Amino acid sequence: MVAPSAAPPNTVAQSDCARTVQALFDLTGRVALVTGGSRGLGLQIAQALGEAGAKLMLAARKAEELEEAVAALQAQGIDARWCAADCARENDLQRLVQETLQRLGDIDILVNNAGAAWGAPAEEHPLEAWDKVMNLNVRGYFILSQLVGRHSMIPRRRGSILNVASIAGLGGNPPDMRTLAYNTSKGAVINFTRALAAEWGRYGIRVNALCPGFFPSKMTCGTLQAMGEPRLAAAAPLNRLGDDEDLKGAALLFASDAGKHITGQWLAIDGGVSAVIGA
Ligand SMILES: NC(=O)c1ccc[n+]([C@@H]2O[C@H](COP(=O)([O-])OP(=O)(O)OC[C@H]3O[C@@H](n4cnc5c(N)ncnc54)[C@H](O)[C@@H]3O)[C@@H](O)[C@H]2O)c1
Ligand SMILES: O=C(O)[C@H](O)[C@@H](O)[C@H](O)[C@H](O)CO
Repeated sequence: MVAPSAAPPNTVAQSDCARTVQALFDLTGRVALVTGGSRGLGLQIAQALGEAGAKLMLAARKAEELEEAVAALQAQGIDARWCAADCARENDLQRLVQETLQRLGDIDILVNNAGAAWGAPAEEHPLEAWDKVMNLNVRGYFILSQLVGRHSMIPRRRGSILNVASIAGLGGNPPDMRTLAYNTSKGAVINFTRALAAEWGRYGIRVNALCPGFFPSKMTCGTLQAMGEPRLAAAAPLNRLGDDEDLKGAALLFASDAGKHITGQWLAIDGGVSAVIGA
């Protein structure tokens, strides 16, 4: 006769995962640094993290836009500050990290979001524009991640880095968009995310990427005007563009303990554009 096996362990009770789902998504007491946080997608992500309880440092180049964004967040009761910095410049990024550490304390969440695009046919793409796009979108993400890793996350053996890539990093854009450097840079961000996750998992640091589809913003207003909303929306099975709350849930998942076993991943938030063969 076979002895009855022991009852299967109650995995929920035996692990340390006794927190409620609200507690897993809660960011109270965490510090988040968001680049390009003054408007658009960066501000949307900052707002999500702030609403979940994080203290925010927003960085961008223009003080007036930062002031306005911070005032709006503070009016919501969010603890938000700003620091003007050009995220393509190493000195500015060093100063940004120092200031964040001094004013808010150790950095738990880094959102690399400040980015630029350039439209030109590949055969005429100016080299200076190529360098500008790659310097901000790739080199800037690397420099800031390295600084935040060295000075805050690695010593504390914790942290979440969220890189804003794009579905433009999964392939080419429609030919009349002509954004070769941009697509190249966003492809690099996706693999930067995976490679850094592979290295820094040992330090308890998670690194993930968001791949938004088309969201109306200052960056995309020219394309939106040229191509028209119906045409852009038609590429998406959900038949619409992204709006000012569509990134919030995914950002919070990656940033919080709700995502504590997720690293090296990218998630498309694109209404399904990237799911369509030939899209
Ligand atoms: N809007 C979209 O459809 C879309 C889709 C996928 C990915 N993205 C990515 O989202 C990110 C934000 O873009 P957005 O659409 O919100 O554009 P946006 O132009 O509204 O915002 C860009 C932000 O980056 C800041 N910024 C630009 N250059 C900077 C620099 N050199 N140093 C510091 N800050 C700088 C701006 O001040 C602003 O806060 C970018 O990385 C972009 O590639 C956008
Ligand atoms: O990064 C961006 O600004 C957007 O994601 C676009 O470039 C999309 O790739 C395009 O909408 C695909 O049709």
